[in-house]
Amino acid sequence: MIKTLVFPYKVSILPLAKTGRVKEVKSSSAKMELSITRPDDWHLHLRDGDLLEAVVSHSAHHFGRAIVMPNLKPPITTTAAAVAYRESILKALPGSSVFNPLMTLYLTDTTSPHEIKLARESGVVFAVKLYPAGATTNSQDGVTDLFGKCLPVLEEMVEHNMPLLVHGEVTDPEVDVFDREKVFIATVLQPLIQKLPLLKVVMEHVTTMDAVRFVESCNEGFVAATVTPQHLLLNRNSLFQGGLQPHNYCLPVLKREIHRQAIVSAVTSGSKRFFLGTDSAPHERRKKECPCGCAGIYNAPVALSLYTKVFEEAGALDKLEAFTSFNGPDFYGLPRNTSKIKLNKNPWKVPESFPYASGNIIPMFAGVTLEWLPSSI
Ligand SMILES: NC(=O)N[C@@H](CC(=O)O)C(=O)O
Ligand SMILES: [Zn+2]
Ligand SMILES: [Zn+2]
Repeated sequence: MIKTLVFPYKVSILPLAKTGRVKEVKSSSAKMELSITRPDDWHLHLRDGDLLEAVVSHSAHHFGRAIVMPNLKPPITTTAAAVAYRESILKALPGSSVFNPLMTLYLTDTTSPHEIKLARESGVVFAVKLYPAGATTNSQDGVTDLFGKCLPVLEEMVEHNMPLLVHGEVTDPEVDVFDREKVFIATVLQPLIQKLPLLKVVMEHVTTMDAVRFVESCNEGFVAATVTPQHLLLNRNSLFQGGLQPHNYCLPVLKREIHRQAIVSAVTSGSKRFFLGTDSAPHERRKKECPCGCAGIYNAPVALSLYTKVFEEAGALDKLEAFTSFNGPDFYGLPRNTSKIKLNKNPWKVPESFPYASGNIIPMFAGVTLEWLPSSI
């Protein structure tokens, strides 16, 4: 699954002699260290209860901030609920952590424009999330008719410069599951942007060439996309390699290789429209390995290592920092982080699982050896 990396790269890599800090690596590969501005995660599921406690430090170790998804049970539909959820995240963090959770509201058919005003005034809510009802995990309370029910709210969001984050798939069972993103763009996103050209929209976790092209065709600064490690590294074969692979199942589902390649080209081109959003989505092992397994890949512990691998393999390590640390805050109108992290070429084995009070969480690439090891400076 993991390819051997090719050297050398033409970018700002600090050689061992210059830094004196690079650890030994087993292979004959060059010893390398990167130093980049601390990244943020612009799409993260932290859950609640003991699952929250089990996962939050994996993100907080390396990321400065994260856009926290609101698809809890019940969903975070009000500013008051978002404020309370933020408190529980802060409580679950290790004492020394400065991780800053950026909260979101879950859009429903009955969200009021006033709620958007409250969200903006709170100073802790940074976006509103659109889940088409039935599209993904915990989306049953999502929107059934965006144009029929939500226009006043969307207009209020324009007033407050509040981004709409979109799970971009139609839910019509007649539409092939691999085409749902493409059909969503044509039937929802394109008309939405025509109607409200000043609405900021993030197309979350893009999975197709169609999404890449669409985002590139829109006004920079108004439409952007997050990209996950799995959609950069895996194609739909990974769902069936040697048997059914539930830990590679997420939504939108992995697509053909040509789509993966289009996404890699887009992010490694240096475009400002694409930024890091892991969509790390933990589920307890038995909810993945069962007759009707949940969608979601837990990648928080491996995400930075994997993004670095993608940029390295594309010969584009010089574009990594903009993707991980600049494009996101620039789009959201937030300051970039000032601290740094290191990425060392220092092979490490991904744990097979993370046990916690209610069971186990299996991370993406469990048991696989990865090359890049992130650490705080
Ligand atoms: N991506 C997923 O497959 N699952 C996410 C929901 C989502 O982001 O669509 C989850 O909350 O588990
Ligand atoms: Zn989603
Ligand atoms: Zn998600």
